[in-house]
Amino acid sequence: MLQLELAVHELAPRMQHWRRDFHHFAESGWLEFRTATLVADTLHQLGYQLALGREVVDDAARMGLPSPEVLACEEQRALDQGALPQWLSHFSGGFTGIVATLETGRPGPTIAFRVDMDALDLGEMQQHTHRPFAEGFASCNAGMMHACGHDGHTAIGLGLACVLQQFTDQLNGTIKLIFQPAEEGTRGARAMVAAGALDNIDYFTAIHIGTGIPIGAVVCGNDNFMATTKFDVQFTGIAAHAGGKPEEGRNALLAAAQTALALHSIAPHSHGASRINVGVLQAGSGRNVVPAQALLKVETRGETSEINDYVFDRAQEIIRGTATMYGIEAEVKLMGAATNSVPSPEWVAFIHQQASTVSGVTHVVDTVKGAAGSEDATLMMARVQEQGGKASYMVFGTELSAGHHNEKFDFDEKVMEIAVSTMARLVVNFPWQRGV
Ligand SMILES: O=C(O)C[C@H](NC(=O)Cc1c[nH]c2ccccc12)C(=O)O
Repeated sequence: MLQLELAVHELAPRMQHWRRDFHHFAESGWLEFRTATLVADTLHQLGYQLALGREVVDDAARMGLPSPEVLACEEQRALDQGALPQWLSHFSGGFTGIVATLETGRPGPTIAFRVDMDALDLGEMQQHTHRPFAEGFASCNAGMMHACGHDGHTAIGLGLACVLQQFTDQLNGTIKLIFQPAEEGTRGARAMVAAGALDNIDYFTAIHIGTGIPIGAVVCGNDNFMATTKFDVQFTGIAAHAGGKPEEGRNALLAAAQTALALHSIAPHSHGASRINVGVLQAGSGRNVVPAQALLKVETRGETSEINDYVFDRAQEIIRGTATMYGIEAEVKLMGAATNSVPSPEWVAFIHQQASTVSGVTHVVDTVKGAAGSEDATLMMARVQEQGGKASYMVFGTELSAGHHNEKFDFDEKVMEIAVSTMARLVVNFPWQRGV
C-alpha cells in the first residue's frame, strides 16, 4: 500500500491548489457555477463519464433556491472569475450537481462517495492574522465564504478521482463520485436523490472534515445527525392607517411575533432531543402603517425523523392558529430537509479496519457523542439503504483556526491527504471476491 500513499502524497500540492482556488472564489448554495465547471473539466480530463446538471438535480425537488435574478447575476460573476464556458450551460439556472462515473469494465458492486461544494452566506475575515487573507486566498466574493470546509471536500473529491484513475487496473465494478450543491441549509441532496443519482449504489460514504475532532482522528460511522426541516412562513395581512383606521388593518407583524414565541414553547418529546429555532423575523414597512407583511425563517430538528415530524407538525398547527387569530394568511414554504442517519454496521466495520492502516491516522472510532448538527447526505444514505445498499458517514479530524461557520475558519490541509488515502483504500482494498 506504500504505492497508494505515495500517489496521494504526490497529489498534495494539487489538492492544496484546488482547495485554495475554491476558497478564494467561494460560491454559496446553487451558485457553485465556477466550482462546478472546474470540477467537471478535471474529471472529464481524467476520463470519468459525467452526468451533469439536470441529469442529476431534479428541478422540482430543489429547495431554498436563490431568485432568478441572483442566479443570472452570479452566473455572470462566475464567468468573469474564470468559469469554463464549455461546461457552464449544464449548470445554468442553479443545477450545480455532478456525478462522475468510473467504469472498470469488470463485474463488481458500485461504490460511491459524496462531497459537497457550497460555501456559506458569510463574509470572510480580511485581516493578516487570518491565514487565508495573509496568504492571498481569502474569499473575493462578498458575503460568501468557505467556513465549513467544503472547499477541502471538493479538493478531496478531485484528489480521490486522480488516485482511483491511477489504480483503475486494480479495481472492479463501478465507482461514482458525487459532487453536491447546497448542503448548507440542507437544500441540495433531496434534488439529487429525486433525480435518481443515488439509485443502484451498493456502498456509499459521505464525508466531512473538522467538526471539532483533532487531526489524525477518523470517525467511521457518524450517527448523531439530527433530522431537520427548514421552512419560511410568509404572513400577509392588510395594511391600514395606524392612527385613522387601525380596525381595518390585519397585523402580520404581531402574528409573526406571536408565532415566534409560541413555536419556542412547543413541548419537548420524551423519546429524544428536539430543537426549534426562529432565526429570522422581518416585518413591517413604516412606523404609521399597520404591518401587512412578515417573514419568519424557521428550522425544526429531532433526534429521529419522528421527533422532527412531531415538532414540525406542532409548528404548523401553531402557524394556522396564529393566522386565524390575527385574520391573516400564512404561507409555509419548504426550504430544506434532512433525516437522521443510521450507518450500516458491516460497512462501518470495513471502513474502521481500513482507516486504521492509513499513515497519519492515530485514532479511529465508529461514532462520537455530543451536540449534533444536521446533514442532508443523510437523505442519500437513506436512499441507498432503502434499495439494499450500505451507507456511512465519515468525519476526518483536523485542527481549526476557529469554529465552523465563523469568519476566521481555516483548517490544517494535511487532512486532505488522510481523507483521500482512507477513501481510496476503501476502493482499492475492497474485498471484491467475498463482499462485506
Ligand atoms: O442544518 C443545516 O443547515 C446543516 C448544518 N450542517 C452543519 O453545520 C454540518 C455539521 C453537522 N454537525 C456538525 C458539527 C460540527 C461542525 C459542523 C457540523 C447545520 O447543522 O446547521
